[in-house]
Amino acid sequence: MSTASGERMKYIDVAVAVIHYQEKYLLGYRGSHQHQGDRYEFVGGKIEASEQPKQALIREVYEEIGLDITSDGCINPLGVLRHEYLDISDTDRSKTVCLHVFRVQLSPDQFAVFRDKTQGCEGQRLHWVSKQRLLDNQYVLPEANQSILQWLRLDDVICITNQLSFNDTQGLDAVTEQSLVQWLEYHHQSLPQSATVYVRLASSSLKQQGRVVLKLCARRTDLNVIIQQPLADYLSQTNKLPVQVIAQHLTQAMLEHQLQQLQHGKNTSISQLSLPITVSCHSQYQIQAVNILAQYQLNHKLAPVIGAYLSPVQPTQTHPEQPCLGWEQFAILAEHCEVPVIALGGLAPQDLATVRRNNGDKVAGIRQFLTQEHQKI
Ligand SMILES: Nc1nc2c([nH]c(=O)n2[C@H]2C[C@H](O)[C@@H](COP(=O)(O)OP(=O)(O)OP(=O)(O)O)O2)c(=O)[nH]1
Repeated sequence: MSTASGERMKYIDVAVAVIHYQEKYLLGYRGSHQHQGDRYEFVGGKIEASEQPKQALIREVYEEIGLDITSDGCINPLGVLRHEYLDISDTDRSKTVCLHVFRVQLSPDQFAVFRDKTQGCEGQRLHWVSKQRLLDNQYVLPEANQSILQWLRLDDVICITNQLSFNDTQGLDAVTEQSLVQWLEYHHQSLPQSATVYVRLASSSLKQQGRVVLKLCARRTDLNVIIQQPLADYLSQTNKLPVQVIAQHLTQAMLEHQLQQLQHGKNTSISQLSLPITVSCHSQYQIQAVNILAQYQLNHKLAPVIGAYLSPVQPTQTHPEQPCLGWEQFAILAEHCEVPVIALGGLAPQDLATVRRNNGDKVAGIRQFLTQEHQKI
């Protein structure tokens, strides 16, 4: 995983392994003499000059817990975080770290060997903790790790709704009212229990879009909902933002607009809403834009970017003629993205393992995701 802007030399590069088996995560404990000591940590350590981040990850995991992660299981990049620690008194460069974070998903055999380990190779304490308690901040981690927890909050599988067309000139007339009822009924029936769902609506007035989202959230209180950024802003300003809304989404055009703002020395025009951000991207250029935006948000302690949809991976039934990335190109692009990549386009929930083998972290889609039979992975 490379960093965004050739600034790598300024940072202490660190490889970080988010090791887990299903919903159990492995934490170490930092000695009191260490920087950010007396805190839990993910297994990891400094990257040597001759190493690539993934090589360092493999070495550190082996040195610290004696586990060879090349043999089995699965490693995929989650993202890159640059963080300036202000807790070091001298002014040398060592206070600014660049964490290269990977997900290391253990196989059942690996977990069977490690599940009862309470001590690492260097005598450090080890703890298997539940994802729920980890995300509830029950374990005090180094400051920079807050972003990692935000990334892990987003589900592995994301459903996207069918489009609902509006008639903007006439408002919700009889015909569109009927299609609204059908759209609601269909999604009410077909969205899996507790699904994370990106509610994607054709452009129309925010009032109309808001009405749809409010109706869906009222019927399905179990959902975790992602909506577009202007709509999140609108609902927040009118004090109607449903509690189920967990993230605000930027389309490719919105992302490029934000990049232009930053390139002209302006601030982003994303609202001050603290809702985490997801973005759509399709190219190397847009991935760079995601990286710049993500780091800007981090530096300014604004809403974090927690995922980038990269599409289309495979041909889709609705647009079979549209050129798609294919796995090889997807893997190359995803490797350069500094937030977790969500694969989209012609995929099914069952493709998650393939996504992870190709540097992505999550999977999203419409057709094969909207079915009651679909089980959460
Ligand atoms: N290992 C680890 N380091 C982290 C995490 N989060 C975080 O901000 N860091 C920071 C703390 C340190 O400044 C730096 C890692 O340095 P380290 O001291 O653990 O590296 P190392 O194992 O190579 O140690 P050493 O031989 O230099 O003592 O990264 C994390 O989750 N795990």
